[in-house]
Amino acid sequence: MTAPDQLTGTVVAVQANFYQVQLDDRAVRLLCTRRSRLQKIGQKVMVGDRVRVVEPDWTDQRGVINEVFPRETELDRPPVANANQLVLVFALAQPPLEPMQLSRFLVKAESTGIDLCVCLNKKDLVSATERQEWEARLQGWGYSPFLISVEQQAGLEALQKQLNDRTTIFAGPSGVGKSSLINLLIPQAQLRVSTVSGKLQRGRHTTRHVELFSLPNGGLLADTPGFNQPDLNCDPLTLATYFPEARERLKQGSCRFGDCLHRDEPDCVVRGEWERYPHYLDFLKSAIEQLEAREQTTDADNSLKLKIKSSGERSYEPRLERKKYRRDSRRQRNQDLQEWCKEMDEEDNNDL
Ligand SMILES: Nc1nc2c(ncn2[C@@H]2O[C@H](COP(=O)(O)OP(=O)(O)OP(=O)(O)O)[C@@H](O)[C@H]2O)c(=O)[nH]1
Ligand SMILES: [Zn+2]
Repeated sequence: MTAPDQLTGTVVAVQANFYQVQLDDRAVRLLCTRRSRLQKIGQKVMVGDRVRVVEPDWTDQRGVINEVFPRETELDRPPVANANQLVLVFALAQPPLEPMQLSRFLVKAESTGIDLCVCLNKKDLVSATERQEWEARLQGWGYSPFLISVEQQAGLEALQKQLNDRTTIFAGPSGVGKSSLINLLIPQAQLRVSTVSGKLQRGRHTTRHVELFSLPNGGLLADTPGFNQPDLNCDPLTLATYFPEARERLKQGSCRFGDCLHRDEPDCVVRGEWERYPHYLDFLKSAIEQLEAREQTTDADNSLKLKIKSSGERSYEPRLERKKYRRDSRRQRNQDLQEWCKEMDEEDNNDL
């Protein structure tokens, strides 16, 4: 038998100062408190945290967390530690699959730096030709989507395999079938499935209670609420790296200027005939606008050069002596996801 001081597990739910810990070696969950020493040193315990548990009380299924292991990733909203996969769930129909919206989600998800895959649900609602077209289209974007139908329980094996032994967060717009999918993958989860359209659909999102569900074959899964237009407030200079098509081009060659924004600069390897290039330009424009707006509210000694063209159009040029806009740190990317999730919270609240 494992010595009591060797008990390790994963926090799957947090409520006030109590933590549900799923133990690694036993099919047991202990309701734990945390050592006051951890509290004193300001050690937060999050859903997803890997922890050491001591003083197990097997009769009452209680324990005490006395150590939190270092996190590999940390998201603030949803507050989940150690997530290592994002699955974007979209529907092929009902609601219709909008390329621009999908692209927006993809870019936002890419900006977290966490592994990403795409799942297209409701394949029962479209023709085989339409399915193949979408599949090929997404492959052209650099993704290999899982095409499934929760309704017909079709195409799930490959997705299930992808979820094994990972900590996955599902995200996607409202009504695409995320809750239905989770209920199918984990019958004991029993999330509420929307049966009506409109505002009532968001009901279950009013309580922000994150829980990781254990998948039958190992791995953990969390859901995030639906939202429709994630805001892209990323760094204009790294935006291109969130497009696999552009990454591929930048692997093959390099632009003449290190700070190329891939718009109209000479000898640019990114600009070209790829399908989502117009999306790139569109997102770039809003990223620049947002950055300008942020900079104008901060100090005057900023890192931007505002350029006003003869047409009156304002454009942005970074001053490259500041490294700040050159690279996203993992922390920055995680903060992006936090903001993303905050937006969906606000959207939920607006809907109430
Ligand atoms: N035809 C069809 N309908 C589906 C399928 N999967 C889910 N649905 C239906 O789609 C609707 C929305 O499903 P939900 O599971 O509530 O969607 P959701 O993504 O969780 O939505 P939010 O809770 O708003 O985020 C429900 O009426 C489901 O029955 C599918 O594969 N095919
Ligand atoms: Zn370029």
